[in-house]
Amino acid sequence: MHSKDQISHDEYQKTADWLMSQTKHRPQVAIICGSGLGMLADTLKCQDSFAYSDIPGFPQSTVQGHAGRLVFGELKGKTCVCMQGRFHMYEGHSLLKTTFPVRVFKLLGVETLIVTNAAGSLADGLQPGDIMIIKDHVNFPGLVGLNPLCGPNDDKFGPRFPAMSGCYDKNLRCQAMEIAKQLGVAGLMQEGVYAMVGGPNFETIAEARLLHRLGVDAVGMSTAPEVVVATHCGLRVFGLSLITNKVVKSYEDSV
Ligand SMILES: O=P(O)(O)O[C@H]1O[C@H](CO)[C@@H](O)[C@H]1O
Ligand code: HPA
Repeated sequence: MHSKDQISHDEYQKTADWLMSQTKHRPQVAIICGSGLGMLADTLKCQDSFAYSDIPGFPQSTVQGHAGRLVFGELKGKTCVCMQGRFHMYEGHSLLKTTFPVRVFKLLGVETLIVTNAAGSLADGLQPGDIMIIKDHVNFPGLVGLNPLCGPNDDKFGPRFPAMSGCYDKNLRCQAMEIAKQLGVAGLMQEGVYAMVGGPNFETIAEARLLHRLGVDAVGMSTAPEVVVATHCGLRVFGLSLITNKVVKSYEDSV
């Protein structure tokens, strides 16, 4: 990592202070809306919203389906902040920029991060339209050193060597499944393992087969860096993948 890519604690704090000066909301929960899932933010009550381009220090979204707005408001009695649009490594952002909002959320007093994404299914039981509760992830970029925690550690956020073994909170996963049963939608939901690949191209058939053999249930190009940074700074994490497509695993099925 180049030193020019480093972000000081003061820079995160300045963004958090600016936001707190612009809104009275003090969120307990932050939600990152994945591709095509930004309409969740529109359901917040008593909204204050900010274009990313107006927020000091914030990166800019460049991907279709990611509006580029931070929305504060009330959702079912909880004060929330929603990212309508996230940042991806393949857009050319450094991983620290990609995860910049997560540390800002921590400084705003957020305790729980909900990550959502659009993902391709590798598991036979996961169909387009199903929702996967993320049980764990394989951070492929992270495994080869493309990790937002590379570089000097900021001890004010967390330790040098954070554990990731329980990064998707078990209680929240169980609660989600219970609520899905009560709502009669448990048939659309199951737990699984998400893998992040760098993108922006979709997988070759050989890559899809490799992921499947490794035990990956759904694949996408986001989420893992956000979860790593959130876990490092002590946020509780819950994650959902909306399955948008089946990944082609067979040469017979390819076009
Ligand atoms: O992960 P989100 O942001 O939902 O987006 C997913 O959808 C895009 C591909 O269609 C990729 O960016 C992939 O990561
Ligand atoms: N592969 C990678 N990322 C994705 C996919 C996929 O099939 N679908 C949505 N995001």
